[in-house]
Amino acid sequence: MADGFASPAERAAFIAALPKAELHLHIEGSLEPELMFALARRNGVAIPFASVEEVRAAYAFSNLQDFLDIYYQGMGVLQTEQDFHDLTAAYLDRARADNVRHAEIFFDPQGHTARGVAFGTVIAGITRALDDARERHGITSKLILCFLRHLSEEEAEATLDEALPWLDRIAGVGLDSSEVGHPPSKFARVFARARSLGLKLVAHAGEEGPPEYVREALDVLKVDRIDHGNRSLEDPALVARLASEGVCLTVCPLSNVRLCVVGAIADHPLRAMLDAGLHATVNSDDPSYFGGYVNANYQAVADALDLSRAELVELACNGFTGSFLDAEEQAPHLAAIDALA
Ligand code: HPA
Ligand SMILES: [Zn+2]
Repeated sequence: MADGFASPAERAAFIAALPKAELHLHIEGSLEPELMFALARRNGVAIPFASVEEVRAAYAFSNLQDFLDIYYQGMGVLQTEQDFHDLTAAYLDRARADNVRHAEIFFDPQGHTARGVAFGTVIAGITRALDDARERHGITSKLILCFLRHLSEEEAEATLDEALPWLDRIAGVGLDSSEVGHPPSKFARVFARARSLGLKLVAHAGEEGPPEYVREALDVLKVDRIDHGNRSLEDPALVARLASEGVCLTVCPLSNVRLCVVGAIADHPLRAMLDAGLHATVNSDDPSYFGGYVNANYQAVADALDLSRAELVELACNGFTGSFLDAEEQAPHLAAIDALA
């Protein structure tokens, strides 16, 4: 066992007890098959699966696009404000069980408005659940509106227009969906406008796309964080820059295995990232599709890489310091981690 743990069970208990921030979670990717069936029934929507087992069996992906095809199909059951509330409430309940104290949550409005669901329906349902969780359990959260990068920049601009009445509920914008062939620079103008509106900026980069996309996200979009960022490791000068600028990377170990970004969990570069001075965090991405919530992601890398207590503490602290909470809001969480360390 790595330094500081007498047994795997002791490390598992330590992971469970760590206060965590989750910074890379697509709310539509938390749609469990059971809820998918319930909503399909409630809304009279046909789904091409006969059982929950059949749904789970379909979750075998060779790459990002394989996953996205089924992810966009799955979100078709989400239609009413109550559906978006129930989806978000289910995630927050599950996150609470993993001792997530703060979540910065992506949503994909274009995946819904394209089907005729109003932007206001989506955000009203999500924010009602966020407000409930804060009141009932003290879980804080922020919302990040993601633009779908396989669509045009004009469509992203129109989505930002639709978001204007809701800016008090939206902390930032992000960029997700099919990466290769859709570089960050395609969205330069809409990100500049979001920035001028005072929004935080993040982008998926270096999941399947080359290190150049990570540079573009930093230099052209001026992002505050990089989502994934794995392929940065191919470029030593980029790694040195990410380390010296303290850029947070929102890493998703189980997602990386399921989308074949890494060959196996034992090959995951998380420790290499920490050793290179990168501010890596651990997140679940699309937990319903990739086989685990945040604790399962911590556990998988801890087991495969034999992570030490100090490394786990560093990862958990990075979640809060890389968040969009201000220093005063981060402080009690960092103190709570410190008390466990
Ligand atoms: O991991 C992801 N990558 C890109 N787009 C996504 N949309 C949901 N999950 C993802
Ligand atoms: Zn993602």
